[in-house]
Amino acid sequence: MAMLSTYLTPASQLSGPNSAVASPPHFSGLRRSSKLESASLSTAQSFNSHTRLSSATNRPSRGIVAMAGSGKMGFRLHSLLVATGSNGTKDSIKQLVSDLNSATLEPDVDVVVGPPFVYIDQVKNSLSDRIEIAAQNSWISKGGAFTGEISAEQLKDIGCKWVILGHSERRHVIGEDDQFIGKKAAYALGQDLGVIACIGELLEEREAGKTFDVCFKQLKAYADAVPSWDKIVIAYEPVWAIGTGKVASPEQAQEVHVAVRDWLAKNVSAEVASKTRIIYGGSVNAGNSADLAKKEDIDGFLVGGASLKGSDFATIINSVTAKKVAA
Ligand SMILES: O=C[C@H](O)COP(=O)(O)O
Repeated sequence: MAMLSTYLTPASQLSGPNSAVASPPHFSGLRRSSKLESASLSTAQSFNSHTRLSSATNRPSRGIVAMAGSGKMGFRLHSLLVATGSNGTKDSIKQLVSDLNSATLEPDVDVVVGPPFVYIDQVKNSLSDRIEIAAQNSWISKGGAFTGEISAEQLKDIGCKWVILGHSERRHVIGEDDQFIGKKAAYALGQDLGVIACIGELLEEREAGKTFDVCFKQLKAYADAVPSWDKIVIAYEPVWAIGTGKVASPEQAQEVHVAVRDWLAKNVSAEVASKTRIIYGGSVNAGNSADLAKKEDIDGFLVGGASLKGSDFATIINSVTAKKVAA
């Protein structure tokens, strides 16, 4: 396999949520963050600085990946997503929509909001078309006698373009397992919804050195079920960071994102590894998003608490930068 993996940190060496990552030598060979204006770099420069994705990498082909003017280089456009959990009221959501409608948003960032089911219609009818709508869950198969569940068909009917699946609260509070989530993803994709496929380890799993094992197992369940990765965005959300204020350091997040991308390269394809957007979630806010966004493999964010304030959300959106990928 052409991908370099020697810089991967063994799972047993992954740092805990509170530990400082003083020197992350394993990242020294990676591309640095590149804004769109970096398109002026020559193709040769791109390949020289991009040691991990070598000539095996194919030109991204799906619609959400824009090609640079030269045609020699592509970009993974970034997603920034918000799931508000069970928060919100009609009035608070009205305010949030108003804030987002009046915010100036970077054009190269895909923005998606994930309101609770009962507010999707309100948001769809009042939010700018610039921002797409995600649901926070969907049923595993065609709708029918499944009281309380919402089908992918219904989500599509109401105007959703995306669904968030495998969120830690679905896994660890509701009890959904990897295979169930993988099947949900496959069904939603079959209904032409984009899937924000969440993965992430518990604190005890990180402390036991099992972060990679857990994430890879969750990834495999998606890979075993889905027919294509064209409409999948992976959201790495370490459970210990969700809603706790303990954000992963940029280095901690990056090392898992790199490992996920390498897993995709080895187990799916180099093309999927290159073009799939991997976003980070867990206590992202307006103060820490810029540093996280500088990391080469962090393609955006899944934001919870900080999305409830429109101005903070806009700041986070505008901190996200597109990353070059080799054509
Ligand atoms: O659903 C949202 C994500 O799980 C992250 O939540 P958070 O930003 O409040 O930690």
